[in-house]
Amino acid sequence: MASVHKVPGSQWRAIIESAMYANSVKKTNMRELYEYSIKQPEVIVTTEPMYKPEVYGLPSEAKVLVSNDGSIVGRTAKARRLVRQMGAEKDKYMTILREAVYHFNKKETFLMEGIVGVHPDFMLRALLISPRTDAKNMLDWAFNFAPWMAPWTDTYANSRKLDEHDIMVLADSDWSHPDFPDGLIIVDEMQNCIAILGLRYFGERKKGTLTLAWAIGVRQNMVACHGGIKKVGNNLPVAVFGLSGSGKSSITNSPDHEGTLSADEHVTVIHDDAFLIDLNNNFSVPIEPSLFDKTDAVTYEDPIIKYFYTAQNVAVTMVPDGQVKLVCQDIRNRNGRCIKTRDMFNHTDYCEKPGKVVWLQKDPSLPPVCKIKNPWLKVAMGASLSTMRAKGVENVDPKELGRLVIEPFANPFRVHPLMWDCQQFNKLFQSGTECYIMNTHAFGTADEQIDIPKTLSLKIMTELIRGTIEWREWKAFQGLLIPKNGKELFGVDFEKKYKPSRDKRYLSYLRERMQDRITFLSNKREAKDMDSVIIDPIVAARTIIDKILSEI
Ligand SMILES: Nc1ncnc2c1ncn2[C@@H]1O[C@H](COP(=O)(O)OP(=O)(O)O)[C@@H](O)[C@H]1O
Ligand SMILES: C=C(OP(=O)(O)O)C(=O)O
Repeated sequence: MASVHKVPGSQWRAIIESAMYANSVKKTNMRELYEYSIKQPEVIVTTEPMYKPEVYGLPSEAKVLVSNDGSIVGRTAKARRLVRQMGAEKDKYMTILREAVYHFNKKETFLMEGIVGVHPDFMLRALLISPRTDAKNMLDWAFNFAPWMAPWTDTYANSRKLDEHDIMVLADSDWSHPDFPDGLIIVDEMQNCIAILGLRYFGERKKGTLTLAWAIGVRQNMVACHGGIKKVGNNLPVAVFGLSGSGKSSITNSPDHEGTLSADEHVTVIHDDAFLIDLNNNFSVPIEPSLFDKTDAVTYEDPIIKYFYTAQNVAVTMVPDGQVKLVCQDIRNRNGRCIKTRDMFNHTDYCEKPGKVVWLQKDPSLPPVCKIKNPWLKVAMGASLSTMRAKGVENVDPKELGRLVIEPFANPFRVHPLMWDCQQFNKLFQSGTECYIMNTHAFGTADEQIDIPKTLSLKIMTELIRGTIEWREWKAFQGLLIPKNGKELFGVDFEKKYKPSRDKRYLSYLRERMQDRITFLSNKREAKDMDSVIIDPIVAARTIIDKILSEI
């Protein structure tokens, strides 16, 4: 058996666990959650058939259900509070949580039991409690992870024992507090529990649960990965790491890289969002069996809809014959989503550790692809992963959008120290994994930016996997390599559009971006969560560009 029963080891765990046994809490299952969801006032029952509902014990005629959230249709990172960082405010938050639980337990609530992780190497029992009026979100959570039922319980019964508490999630969308207009999320990662208060978006439940799973994985000497991982033919797996909207799903789930893969280069997807690399046993395992993907590219009557279990924040229309159909493409609002099965493509539940890691960045100072030579620079460029936030996916001040932000390893869900991730990625690179950067946004200084289209990124991915890119030193960024044969592989205008110029404006811009990374990492060092060995290779590169600039 995987996770184990333990007596609560913190006040947070004690408050959250005790809430689960109040008279008002009823243990539920998929069928009951579906029955409640189809009666939930704001839920829309479409006539689109749900994908294989019998697997979940649901009626064969079950339909895709839609829930729409209101003003906020993305994740609110600013609502998060980690108990280990609360300091003197701990008592304040404890009081708020106890009061929240008191009112929560006055309502009729459901307790849903599930499993996090799909491979016997890493599976945990997980419990979610929420008001019965939020059945659809609970159903979505069980589709995204797995409900406590066969066949998942059979695999779980034979899974590796981990000396870890079961995961516990308390989610109450109705909660409100004048001091927390954006909601409040309390995370006790050492005790594997989380309280998500005042937030309706399903992604909070998904990423909140993943937060705990990643933290547990790191304690087991695994590498926590907010990324997609796939295999192409017999090549070692390739993993792409990126913030929401940077292309993890588009790149991972593409079956043929827009026609650039040949028939014998068969794609097998492991997952497009979350996995763990087990360094002790040399394999990578997904944490969720299903996909929580954007529907901005899903057209009306798109054949892909047959793989949907449910959807969120999408439009619906009634056609004259009475059918109630999904209208996606973000016509209603941004960040429309569905939960769908990996059966839509060839997939598997584990693979070896990745042979190639790609940091997806939206940093216009970088060309579409670079290779990183030095192991600590590989870590440094991941720890200072520089990108932009996608519109709609995150509930941030509009001024934040379009601004470059640094999100180490593209994982805003990290609750353990950053240095732990640096050490884990360093172990991976020391074991032979190669490292690349792909810019999936645009290249060049502000007024001269050239778009990097998805078709190009997919073609680059194909050639990276095939190992056909020849590399040359990038003199202005010591330690990075750029393609030598870009013209032959990616088209005659590749060099013209994307060759880093020696022009002073561009070089000054590149230098500024390097300095942003150095400043970010140095601040982390000040906070005792970074080591000079990681910062030094970028400082060395900046010294060289300083010299080049001084000579121009
Ligand atoms: N160069 C590119 N590479 C990948 N995606 C791109 C690129 N340019 C634009 N896009 C678009 O950006 C979005 C990426 O979204 P998605 O793949 O869901 O990201 P993630 O899984 O990281 O959240 C898609 O709408 C895709 O079409
Ligand atoms: C759901 C999210 O991410 P992604 O787009 O990577 O699935 C999120 O960050 O809330």
